[in-house]
Amino acid sequence: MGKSDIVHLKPGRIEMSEKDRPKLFTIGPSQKDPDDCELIKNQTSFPPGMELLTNQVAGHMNNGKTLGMLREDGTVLKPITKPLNGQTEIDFYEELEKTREDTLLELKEFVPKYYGTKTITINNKEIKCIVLEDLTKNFKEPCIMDIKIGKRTWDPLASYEKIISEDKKYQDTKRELGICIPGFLIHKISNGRSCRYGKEFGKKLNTETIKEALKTFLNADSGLSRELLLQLLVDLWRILHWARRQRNIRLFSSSLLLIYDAKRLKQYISNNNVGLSKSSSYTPCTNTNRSVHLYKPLSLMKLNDDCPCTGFSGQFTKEGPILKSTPSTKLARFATTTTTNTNSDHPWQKHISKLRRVHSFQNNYDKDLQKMRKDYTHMLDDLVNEQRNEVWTSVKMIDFAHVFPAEHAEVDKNYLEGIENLIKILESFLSETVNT
Ligand SMILES: Nc1ncnc2c1ncn2[C@@H]1O[C@H](COP(=O)(O)OP(=O)(O)OP(=O)(O)O)[C@@H](O)[C@H]1O
Ligand SMILES: O=P(O)(O)O[C@@H]1[C@H](O)[C@H](O)[C@@H](OP(=O)(O)O)[C@H](OP(=O)(O)O)[C@H]1O
Repeated sequence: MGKSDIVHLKPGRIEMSEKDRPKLFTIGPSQKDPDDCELIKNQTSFPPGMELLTNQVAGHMNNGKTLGMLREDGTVLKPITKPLNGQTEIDFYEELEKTREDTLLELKEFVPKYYGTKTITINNKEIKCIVLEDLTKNFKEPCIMDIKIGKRTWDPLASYEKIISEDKKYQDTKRELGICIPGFLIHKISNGRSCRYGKEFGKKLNTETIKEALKTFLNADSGLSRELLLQLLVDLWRILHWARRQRNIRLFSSSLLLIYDAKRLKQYISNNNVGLSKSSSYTPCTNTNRSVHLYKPLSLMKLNDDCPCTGFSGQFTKEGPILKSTPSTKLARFATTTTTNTNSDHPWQKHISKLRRVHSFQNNYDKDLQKMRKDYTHMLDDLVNEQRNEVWTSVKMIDFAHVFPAEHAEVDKNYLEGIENLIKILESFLSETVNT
């Protein structure tokens, strides 16, 4: 970074005055006009203990026009550069703090912890920031993907120009699937290098290549891991379950942040004796390209065949997600079989373990057990810290700068459709997973 420097930029666009904006929550004191907005360029000194969030994958970056996300002591600071959007996001988090409404209370689980706001001074300029839990803080080698949800990414107050510019972007994936990928970062297991994919990459994706991008994110060239997929899916199913019921809000241009630890995935793969791919180039896994390590998950794919929805039924018991019912006796067995080794406190752990073991009913369970017994490292890990061994992924909802009240207390179909399609793609990957 170069010398500290402030540049004056052309004003940000405001589509409507604050007083005209329909209020979802009480709007606080208005902020300064963006005409006055001075942003930071090449500044070298942040307040003590503060630094750029180097693993930021999307959104307004530190690029000379905007100040990117900052990191401080297990938190991230999101600078507010557009007062209206910033206030909407603050109001959203403040409302969650005090809500008693069931689905909003539930939503709190899916968003980063909120620590209020903080005004920092950079180059003599005061910048108000939203302070949130750093979702990446516990990951040694975080792989992070920002997935924006919804066909429509402009809010009800957007100007004509904003609507056109939003609709032009990420056209193929947004229109067909209601999702787009503005950025991701991976630590590649096959060659030990980190790779960043930005919005220009995301904008070129279509309904097929987005699947490859997701597999790239999942380090699929080292073996598409069922364990990893299931951990992500369980969180996504919970968010889907919420989105199917909530009738309070509409989320525009909001993202899901998917994170997993490449270090843990690597350990998981080596503990399960799955060799790494020799080639560093990515070969998409296809159904016709199965090796002996591959197996078909019991039912998810079948369940999805004639169904516009995902394999998830939308229902949870306190033990976990319920998949769609099926006459299959194999699934019936799966659904009633109990597993041991579920010491975790997580109420769903038992159920998730069942999902992990589904393949065993089709393959040879004893063989699997023998393999596990042989795997000393794996067992030792289990004994030392079962919980640590279980969860090395996170899925959270982020970016609430365009939250609006629900219309006629209806579900947010725009959001719902996007998340359902994402889940369907990830569920479809289960049929290509290696035995890890
Ligand atoms: N709580 C968090 N913990 C860790 N990283 C985060 C967190 N929130 C956001 N990020 C990182 O910052 C990026 C941008 O976040 P966010 O979408 O909130 O910003 P934005 O500037 O409003 O984005 P946009 O330009 O899409 O409106 C995310 O893609 C992610 O990499
Ligand atoms: O993916 P891209 O091409 O970076 O597009 C940006 C993205 O849609 C952001 O959500 C939006 O910020 P807002 O959510 O604040 O509207 C930003 O608007 P901006 O250019 O007006 O900042 C766009 O440029």
